[in-house]
Amino acid sequence: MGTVAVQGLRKSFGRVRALDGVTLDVPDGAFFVVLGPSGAGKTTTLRAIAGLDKLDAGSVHLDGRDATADAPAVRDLAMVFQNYALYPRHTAYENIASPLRARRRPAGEIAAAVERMSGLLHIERLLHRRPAQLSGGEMQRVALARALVRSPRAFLMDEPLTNLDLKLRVEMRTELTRIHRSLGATFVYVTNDQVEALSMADQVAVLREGTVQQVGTPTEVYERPANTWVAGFVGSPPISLLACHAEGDHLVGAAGWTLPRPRWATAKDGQALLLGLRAEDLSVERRGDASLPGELYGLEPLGDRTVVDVRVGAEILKVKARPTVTGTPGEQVRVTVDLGRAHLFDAGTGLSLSAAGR
Ligand SMILES: Nc1ncnc2c1ncn2[C@@H]1O[C@H](COP(=O)(O)OP(=O)(O)OP(=O)(O)O)[C@@H](O)[C@H]1O
Repeated sequence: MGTVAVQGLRKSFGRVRALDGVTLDVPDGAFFVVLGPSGAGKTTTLRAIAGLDKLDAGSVHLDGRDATADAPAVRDLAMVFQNYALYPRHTAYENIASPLRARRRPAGEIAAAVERMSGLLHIERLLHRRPAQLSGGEMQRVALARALVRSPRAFLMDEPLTNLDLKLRVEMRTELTRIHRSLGATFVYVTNDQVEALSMADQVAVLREGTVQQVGTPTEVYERPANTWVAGFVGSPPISLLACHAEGDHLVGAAGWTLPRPRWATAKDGQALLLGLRAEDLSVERRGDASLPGELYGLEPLGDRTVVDVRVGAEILKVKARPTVTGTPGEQVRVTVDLGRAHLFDAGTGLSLSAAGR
């Protein structure tokens, strides 16, 4: 078993409120990602679960038992940090074996555990080498194997892939997902990288300024963001938000445009709204009835696609287009909108008006 539940966590450092009532439920065996920008309180949340800091308020339950007052050592959790130095004089094998040796596990058990973990991380051939004979990425794999070789109640991981180059990070995302599946262990994984969160998590908790904005599957968080902040934080390029209001059968933009009002748009006539449009749900090629007039503002070629910026009144729409798209800034264009996939928010509260009904 490895359930982790925290309730109403509060923690201030002097005048900084790092956690302002964080409640999370991590099911046994989940790959649970806590996603948020720098300073959101992610590390503080992990440290609270591990029992490393005294809390101002709140509780931590492990496997259903109140562990709030337990010392870190008896919580049976393994913390994996972004910087984990290897012992330079020891071989990779000895490094990986060290946590089990420290616990005086039998030699046969240690050998089997090292073999299994090095197989999962594809480092069998490196076991006799010392850290100085390994590349950075290989060292990181050995370090990860050393962290994962134990079988604690749950693994708490604080941005463990941050120091890797992009290619290796992408590879390790796949590896970690595979390792998680094969270990069947509970992972609580902290990151500020939304791609990491969306690609690896079963469940994502989005954290901002010490408060949980939304918890859901990656699809739920991306497709049905609870508010404008989550909508803007998750997704690249960021979602475009256009000021508008509903008027009978139409949405009317502050910039003067009109679009047919989608069936799910339950807003009151005149209510100040923000229409959220993701770049992939827009097109500069004419395809449908719903479209917005604009002016081409800029092109950002990204290899496999080009992001086209279109100015609509005072607002910029980001449109994902084919890499072959061409255009000249200042050119008049129309942006076709897939309204079935659009999002609507209350402009005052920022809360979604469409998330529940979709
Ligand atoms: N020991 C400390 N003393 C003072 N302030 C702290 C301490 N630890 C954290 N904070 C503050 O608490 C807030 C939350 O910090 P935390 O490290 O949990 O954020 P984070 O989401 O993990 O950020 P990052 O992604 O940058 O690691 C920040 O404003 C931070 O400056």
